[in-house]
Amino acid sequence: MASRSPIHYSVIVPAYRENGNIRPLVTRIFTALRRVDSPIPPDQVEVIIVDDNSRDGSVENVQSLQQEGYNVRIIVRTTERGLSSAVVRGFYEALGDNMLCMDADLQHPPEYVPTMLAALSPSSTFVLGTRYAKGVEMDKDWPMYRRIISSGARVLALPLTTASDPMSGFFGVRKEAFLKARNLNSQGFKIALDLLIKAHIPSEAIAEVPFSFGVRSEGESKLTGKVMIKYLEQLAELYWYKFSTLIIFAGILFIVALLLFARSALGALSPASQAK
Ligand SMILES: Nc1nc2c(ncn2[C@@H]2O[C@H](COP(=O)(O)OP(=O)(O)O[C@H]3O[C@H](CO)[C@@H](O)[C@H](O)[C@@H]3O)[C@@H](O)[C@H]2O)c(=O)[nH]1
Ligand SMILES: [Mg+2]
Repeated sequence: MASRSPIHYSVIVPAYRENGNIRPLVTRIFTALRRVDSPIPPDQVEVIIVDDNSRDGSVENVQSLQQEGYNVRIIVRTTERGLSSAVVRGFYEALGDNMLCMDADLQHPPEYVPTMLAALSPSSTFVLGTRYAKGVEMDKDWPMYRRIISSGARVLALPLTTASDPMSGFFGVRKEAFLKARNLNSQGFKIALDLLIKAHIPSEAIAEVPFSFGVRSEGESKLTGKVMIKYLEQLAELYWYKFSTLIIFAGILFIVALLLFARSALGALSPASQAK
């Protein structure tokens, strides 16, 4: 039996009811990697689908892709659910030191996978696919309310990171950087933002790759109001994580100022001062 090349690159795909998208996703990733100008050897890449028990034929679909020679596997979780926690699980399972996360629904173009993976290095430990750059655009089918929510979410995260699109679900991280992060919040959708802060990724270690956010071709978005509330909770936690010293210091200053003010106000009202 021919021995396989060691895997240096892992592409993690969180997926829930994405059966219709899995085949085009996997075949397009490997077609891009097999192009003559691809900087990444295709036989060093694995794709890991992390599925939350969709029971929609995804498992059988992955099995037939495996039989065709594609290095893809599927992890089916039965006791846990959620996008971010699926990504974290995939990162722990990854064989490669260079790990990329992308959606299953083809909104993240598979043709960018070689460029994204090649952007990772020991000095560039994080790569971010950004929708906020010249010449790229959002999903044309996104309704106005989704654009407003996305822009608002991004503005709220601005004090936390210098990255231009921390809301992006198309990002990569080196394994050694990922393993530095403690207490990741894997409740919501925004795991890239959590990693940027909690793995202490310095600005100069973030490579950005502009891409146009595509249109979902199959299935439905899983973004709900509950996911948005979880994002606000995650933001509050990250603000506390990053600025707690500053917040406590400002709080103490405020209390001291209040006490001084109260003392001088009371002094002004006392009988001694009124007798003068
Ligand atoms: N395993 C698993 N996967 C999930 C779950 N919920 C969503 N996913 C998968 O996560 C990916 C993104 O989910 P969508 O439902 O397509 O999200 P979206 O609304 O299009 O959000 C996109 O835009 C955001 C930026 O504004 C991104 O942050 C997000 O990752 C995604 O790209 C898809 O592959 C979807 O199957 C879940 O509970 N479990
Ligand atoms: Mg989507």
